[in-house]
Amino acid sequence: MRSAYRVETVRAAEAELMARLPGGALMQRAAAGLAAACAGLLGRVSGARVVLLVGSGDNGGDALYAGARLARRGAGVSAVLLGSRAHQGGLAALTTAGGRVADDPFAVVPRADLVLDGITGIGGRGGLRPEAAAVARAARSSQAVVVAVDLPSGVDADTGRVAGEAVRADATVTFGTYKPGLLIDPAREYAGALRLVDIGLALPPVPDVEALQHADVARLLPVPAAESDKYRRGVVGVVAGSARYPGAAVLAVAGALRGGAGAVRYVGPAGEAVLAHYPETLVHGGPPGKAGRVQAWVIGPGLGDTPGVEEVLDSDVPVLVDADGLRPLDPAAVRARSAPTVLTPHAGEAAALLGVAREEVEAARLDAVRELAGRYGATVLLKGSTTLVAAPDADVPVRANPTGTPWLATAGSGDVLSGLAGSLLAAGLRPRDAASVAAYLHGLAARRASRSAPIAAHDVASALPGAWRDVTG
Ligand SMILES: NC(=O)C1=CN([C@@H]2O[C@H](COP(=O)(O)OP(=O)(O)OC[C@H]3O[C@@H](n4cnc5c(N)ncnc54)[C@H](OP(=O)(O)O)[C@@H]3O)[C@@H](O)[C@H]2O)[C@@H](O)CC1
Ligand SMILES: [K+]
Repeated sequence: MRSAYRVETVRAAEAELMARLPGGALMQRAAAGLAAACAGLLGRVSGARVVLLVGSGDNGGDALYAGARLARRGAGVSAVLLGSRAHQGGLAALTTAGGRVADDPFAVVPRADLVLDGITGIGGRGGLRPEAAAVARAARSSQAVVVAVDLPSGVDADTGRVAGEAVRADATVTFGTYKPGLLIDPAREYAGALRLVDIGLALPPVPDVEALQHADVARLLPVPAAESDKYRRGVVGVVAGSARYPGAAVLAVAGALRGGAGAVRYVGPAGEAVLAHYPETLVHGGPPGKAGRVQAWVIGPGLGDTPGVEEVLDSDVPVLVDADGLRPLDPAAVRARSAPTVLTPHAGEAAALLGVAREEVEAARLDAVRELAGRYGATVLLKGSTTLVAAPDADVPVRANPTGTPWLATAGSGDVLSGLAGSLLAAGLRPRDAASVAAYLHGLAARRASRSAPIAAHDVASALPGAWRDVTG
């Protein structure tokens, strides 16, 4: 599990540790880890051209000390000073090691092998200032590997917001713990590959944000026991599709069949289309209440105006509401339920539920998902390139999904996801686990199916068993 803590918590842990260590020890730990990561990326340090972008604070100090270490190993290191001041100890260490201060950033950055971004870290506010922004752009358009120190400068550590310009890094070396912004878009995509350097911070047991990894997902996946039959493995009911959108029903069932439930019960007008693709589905043409027992419901994909949401919400089993099912959703009705509810909006649907503009949700995804989960008393999965899952209880960490790919932005892929998550719910996973495990497998399946080429939603569904094996294998 990757854990991320807000700046306030990081600062408190830093102060507590600094009080017990000699002055400067933490920065030396950070710089040593940073220099080692840069050496790894460079391959050969001796003779390499390294440019440090140095801001006013300790983030610049880290870059300067790391630069000094690389200079001692034979790299040619230049520092571009972009702040109102520069870390004096770091500057002295760099010059003593043979590094120099560059007068003209645009003379050194285009020729660099590696650019180290130490403009701002957790003390940065807002996007880059104009001078820093111009240098960051030059770094991006050069051939250099761009490595961010702690965070890409210009991104918000706590929320993942990017207000203005920010450094686009190939890799980010972060200290002590991940920060929420490193796991959440839009900031996440500025960070590149993440590397964590342990500097000995003692952090509280519960993080603010976390990201599952293969081993976590493997532990959560349902495994049928020898005595399991299809009913004991769970039956998921899917209320989806309409005369106009029969395909949504087929795709939701496709996801549900790969999610670990023992059987999928389809309820709605697209039974023929569903059976043509998946003869193993139990099809029911009447209302959900008459369809027979299920352990979880999925309602919404391609539903159009077909009624049924209220009836399904009246049931005493977990319910996942997606797409068209989200439109008529009343917070009081959801909060009054006796069993858990999972909502799976994309940014537009989340904006409609919150009564704000879509852009507002996209810029502040963490706030939006928490607000929705609190308002509805539900687990909320907010779709996006880093899908977020929030529990109704604000003290429970939000999960950020690390496996997403832009190729998943294709019609019908959300239908597969809701079927999959509903199936995991029926198989007994807790709502937050079902939603975050589904997002993880769905992203992985898309990557498997795509391998950098366009894919259709049914390709994602077909790749789910392979993704499952990747995780458990
Ligand atoms: N926590 C830990 O455990 C450890 C932390 N460590 C390191 O310390 C870092 C935090 O250092 P920090 O507190 O000095 O803040 P930091 O991010 O360097 O910048 C603050 C200064 O930048 C400026 N500035 C602000 N906004 C700006 C903008 N948009 N664009 C341009 N400039 C901007 C502003 O100064 P101004 O120029 O306004 O005078 C402000 O004062 C942390 O990220 C990690 O790298 C490690 O060494 C060891 C362990
Ligand atoms: K930085």
